[in-house]
This record gives sequence, C-alpha cells and structure tokens, in this order.
Amino acid sequence: MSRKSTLRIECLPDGALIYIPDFLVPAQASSYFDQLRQSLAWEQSEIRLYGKSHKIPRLNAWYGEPGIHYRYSGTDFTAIPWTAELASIRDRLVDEYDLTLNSVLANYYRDGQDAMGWHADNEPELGAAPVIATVSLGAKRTLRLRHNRREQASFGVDLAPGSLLIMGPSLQGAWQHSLPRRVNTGPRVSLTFRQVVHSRTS
Ligand SMILES: O=C(O)CCC(=O)C(=O)O
Ligand SMILES: [Fe+2]
Repeated sequence: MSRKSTLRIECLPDGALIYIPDFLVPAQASSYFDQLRQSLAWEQSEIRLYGKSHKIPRLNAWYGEPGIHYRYSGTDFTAIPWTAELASIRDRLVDEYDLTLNSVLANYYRDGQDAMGWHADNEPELGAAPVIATVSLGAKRTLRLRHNRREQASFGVDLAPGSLLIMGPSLQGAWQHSLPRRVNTGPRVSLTFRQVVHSRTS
C-alpha cells in the first residue's frame, strides 16, 4: 500500500526546517510511544548553574553507535547501543531522507510541567553543520524558535505525534529553540537523531 506523506518546508533567514506531519501512521506512533516510554533507560540528568546543581525538568536517554560520547547541558553521555525500535526508526530516516545519524538523544516530558529551555544544539561534537531529525510521540507540544539577532523573528511549530521535524544544517548557528511548559497536557517522547562527528573514544 502506498502512502502519501505531506511535507512542509520552511525557508527561514539563516536556516531551514522540514516538517512531515505523518512520518509514522497513528497506530505505529502510539505503539512506539508505549514501547519506548516503558523500555528506554530514562534518567533525570543534573545541570550545574552558578555552582549549584539542578535536576532538569524532563527525563532523557542517549543511544547510538558504540563508543560515542556527547556532552549536553553539562552532562557527559555515553551512548547505549541502539535498541531494535530506535534502529528501525533511524534506518527509515537514513534511507528516506539521506541523513547520516549515529545517535539519538531521547527526551521524555512526563507532563506539561516538563520542558526544555532556550538553547541551540551547537555542541562541538555535532560539527559545523548539524542536522537534527526529531520524531515526536505522545502529546502534541509546541517547539518555539527565535533568531539570535532579529528580535521580531520568533514562531512556534506544533509537533504532532508521529511527525518528523528536520532542522537544517545552518539553523543552530542562528536560531535557538525551546519547548515551553504547557497546562493540561499528557506525556510526550521526542527522539532527536543526530550525527556526532568529533567523538572521544575511550
Ligand atoms: O523535544 C523536542 O522536540 C526538542 C528537544 C531538543 O531540542 C533537544 O533534545 O535538543
Ligand atoms: Fe535542541
């Protein structure tokens, strides 16, 4: 059975976004959501701010090729080997969108109080032109984007369950993104597939 998929491309000043609302069919999205929510090795990481450590308001888990390390929000992650489900989603992204992806940072927002503050995924490990492919599962949440220098330039993208958002290679240099709190919302899992290019191997 062939399936039509919709594609929305946003060309922004200094970057581009590709949004595919129906990357996964609804039944597939909900079965991945249940499965991954229960089975991934979720942890609540801590970050250090002004000398004090704080638990981040969400859970996360880092999977990928063996030997990959990544420093994120002040925490060192070592990739856990791909699970079958994560590897099969990665394979589709690699085959259908011609991406190179060796890891995924999975985020679990337990409810609307869990969130992610403004940041860019511009860690040195991601190289000069990082492409990040995010698959959303569970509750719909809004990703906000704002330009670093153009004060007027800010907007939101609603990330529906089963959707795929690809942030293009120059976006992280000029834009920040965040996932604000939202009242009365259910749990959500996001899978942010990445390519770590400068990895310490130890
Ligand atoms: O959960 C999301 O969709 C955003 C996650 C994100 O920005 C990140 O993991 O760096
Ligand atoms: Fe991010």
